[in-house]
Amino acid sequence: MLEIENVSYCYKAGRYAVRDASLKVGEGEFVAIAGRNGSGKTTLTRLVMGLLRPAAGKIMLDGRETAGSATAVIARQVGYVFQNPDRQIFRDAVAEEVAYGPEQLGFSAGEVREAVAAALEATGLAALAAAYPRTLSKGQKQRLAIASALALSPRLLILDEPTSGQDAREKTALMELLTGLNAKGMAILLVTHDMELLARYAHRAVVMTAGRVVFDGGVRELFAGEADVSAWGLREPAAAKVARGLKDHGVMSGSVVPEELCGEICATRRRLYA
Ligand SMILES: Nc1ncnc2c1ncn2[C@@H]1O[C@H](COP(=O)(O)OP(=O)(O)OP(=O)(O)O)[C@@H](O)[C@H]1O
Repeated sequence: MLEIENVSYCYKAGRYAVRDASLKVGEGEFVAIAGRNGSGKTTLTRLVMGLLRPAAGKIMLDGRETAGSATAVIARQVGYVFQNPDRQIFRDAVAEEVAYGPEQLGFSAGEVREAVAAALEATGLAALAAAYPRTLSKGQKQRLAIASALALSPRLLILDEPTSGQDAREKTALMELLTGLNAKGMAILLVTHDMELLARYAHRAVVMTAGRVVFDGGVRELFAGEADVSAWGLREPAAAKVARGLKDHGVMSGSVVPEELCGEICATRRRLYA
């Protein structure tokens, strides 16, 4: 549904923040974008949302170029959650905040009520509908930003570093929420520095370096040992290290996805000691 074709963007003349980048996200995919600081991840997502305009190349949603589309129109297809949720929260109650988008797009009062109720339900915020957003935890604010996006029923949700500054419990809850949305058919494009989350939840990984897409493929391929991930500023996830250690010792060739690796180790153990 999203196609980015040879897109470039410079904030300052001659200095590329995104350079000839191409990327596709299909219906219902869960894709993570990684890369060191300043590699162009946020710029690329802002280009998709129409917050910036490409200097070259094109961006298409469902085969239609987005150049010239208002950001409000793009927001009906693509939800966007900023790195810092405080930047997108400005009303005095959680439900009012979620209602903002549908109101701006001219939904009827009944449609706004329905959209808000469904979005709060989906994000587990129904009990906080009347709460003052500034009193929420970082994780709850992040959920509020997601609820605001969901109220417009997008088919793709882009999140820029949504788990930064959150504890392990909040991170897991957020990722479970995204996994649930993805299971219902929503495509997810997640910008993250967290390789544990990437290995565990994403189906595909895209790596950017100096504005360019240097890897686009499966999470297993990314950490299979062929690519020099440290040169791209990525830390190998724990499961990948364990899988490589097992392979080096000739025991087995394991998955880099923690749950799968556990299953494989148990199966190998059963086979060896049967
Ligand atoms: N508003 C801006 N004005 C000028 N240069 C900018 C601006 N925003 C980003 N840049 C530059 O564009 C390049 C890409 O930045 P971008 O924020 O897209 O990278 P990123 O991969 O998202 O980084 P991070 O992981 O730190 O969020 C960097 O060199 C950055 O300094």
